[in-house]
Amino acid sequence: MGLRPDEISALIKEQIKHFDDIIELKDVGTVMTVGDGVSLIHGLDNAMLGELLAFPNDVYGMVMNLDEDCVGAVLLGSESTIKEGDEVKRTGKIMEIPVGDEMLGRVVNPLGQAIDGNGEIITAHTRPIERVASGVMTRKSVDQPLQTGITSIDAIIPIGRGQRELIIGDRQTGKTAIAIDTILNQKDQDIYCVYVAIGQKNSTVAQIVEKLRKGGAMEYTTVVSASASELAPVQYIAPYAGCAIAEEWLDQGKDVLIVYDDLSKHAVAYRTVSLLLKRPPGREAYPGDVFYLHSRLLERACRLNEENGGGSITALPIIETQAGDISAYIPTNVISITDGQIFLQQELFNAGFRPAIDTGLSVSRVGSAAQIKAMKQVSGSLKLELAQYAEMQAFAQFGSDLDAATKATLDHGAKVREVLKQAQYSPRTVSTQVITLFALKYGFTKTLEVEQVAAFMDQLVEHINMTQRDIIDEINEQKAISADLEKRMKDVMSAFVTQFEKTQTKG
Ligand SMILES: Nc1ncnc2c1ncn2[C@@H]1O[C@H](COP(=O)(O)OP(=O)(O)OP(=O)(O)O)[C@@H](O)[C@H]1O
Repeated sequence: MGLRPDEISALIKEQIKHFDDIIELKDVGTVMTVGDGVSLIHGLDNAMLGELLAFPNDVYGMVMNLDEDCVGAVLLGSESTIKEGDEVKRTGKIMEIPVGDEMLGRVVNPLGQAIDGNGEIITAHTRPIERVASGVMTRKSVDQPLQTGITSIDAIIPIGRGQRELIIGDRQTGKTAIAIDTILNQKDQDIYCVYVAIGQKNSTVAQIVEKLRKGGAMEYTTVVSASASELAPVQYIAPYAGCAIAEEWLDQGKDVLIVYDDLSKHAVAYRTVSLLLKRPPGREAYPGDVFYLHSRLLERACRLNEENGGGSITALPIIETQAGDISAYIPTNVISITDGQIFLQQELFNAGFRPAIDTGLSVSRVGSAAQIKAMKQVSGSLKLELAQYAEMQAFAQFGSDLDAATKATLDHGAKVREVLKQAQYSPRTVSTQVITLFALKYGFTKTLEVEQVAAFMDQLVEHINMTQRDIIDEINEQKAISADLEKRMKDVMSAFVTQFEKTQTKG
């Protein structure tokens, strides 16, 4: 960093002049350079990493580099009013964001300011955006399901409260759709949600907020948005700010779901900031600590034990891949940090299999610990059946003469896939999922054509809802299928199959 001699002598003269009040001097610095959202400041010897600095005209900056002779800070506001020689004051605080129930239903920027036009948000508390994740002794294992309302996830890749499950896939494969459906499905579940949009178009965020509002989900949701037009440092702090909002509820013993959409753009924002701060670039020009960037964020998701309030933060980070390459730098990093991933495939999406979840590559390391017993009873063999189907389908393309067993496996596999197809914004209740998977497991779809399966399942669920409420109540209350319930369900279903077939032949 080349300093001009006259500048140095001016600074030294200034220091000598104020020799007596040297302590105060250390809390006020001078802007040496400013540009590209980054400023180098001389004279802030006591500045802390992550500390908020006050620039003139109400612009704030955050300390990111502590060098020998200067401090590097990123600006969280417009740099156009800041010039060389300006005074910069330490605030002694690290960046904080307002938190509390007042944030529900609101759309805010990563600084906690409302951007939904519904007035200022006044909260009783604020929280630092960075916090050390809860320790080992305060945690408990994940054993309570977080229902997404999407059958393929709840049945095959179940998510538990306190888990970190990555949603990964190419662009336009339905990643956001899964996250939004999950938020919509938390209605009346006593779960608060935080949706963090990083580097997205403002119009996309507006559409999502509208969907959430229409679905009644904004009542328990806060949206934190750092759009594509925001400065890189603002995008960089967005997920930490969202997490701080969630942690306030966590400490009150509540269950919270947080979606980071998406962390690829977050990594890019961090890369921009790091390169501007002249940190050495590493692989793909990301700085060396890019792994720590996401691990310290996702580690804040947890399930606390009873002594610590028993709350949880479930995190659904989203990562966008290029041409399905999950072995790229950022995707592998985040895969290694999370407790499983939901992998979305472009081919499946284009073939009309939506949500386009590749059940072979998707896993949940918490697994069936996060499922109710009834779901375990009906979904145990699904993953295997789908794998067998995929394998046999590949073979069946070559031969026309198939034996009966292969034909049956193929037919069943096709029907399983049919049941797992689900439109956007139509989350299914647990009882609906259990009933449909029960019908599949016990072969009530055997006599039907694949094309009839979707209609059959819809009508079956409606029929049970209208005439056999006790079955639904029992699934919801007992959360298991007893021998007696199994018999009753089989009776109802076999009667319904006959009735369904009759209406079909008539039609
Ligand atoms: N289950 C579904 N059924 C039908 N359409 C769907 C389904 N899921 C997503 N879509 C549609 O697919 C498109 C892409 O979805 P979405 O925006 O969620 O994908 P994305 O992967 O998050 O995209 P981006 O790369 O822009 O972030 C949208 O138009 C959405 O309506």
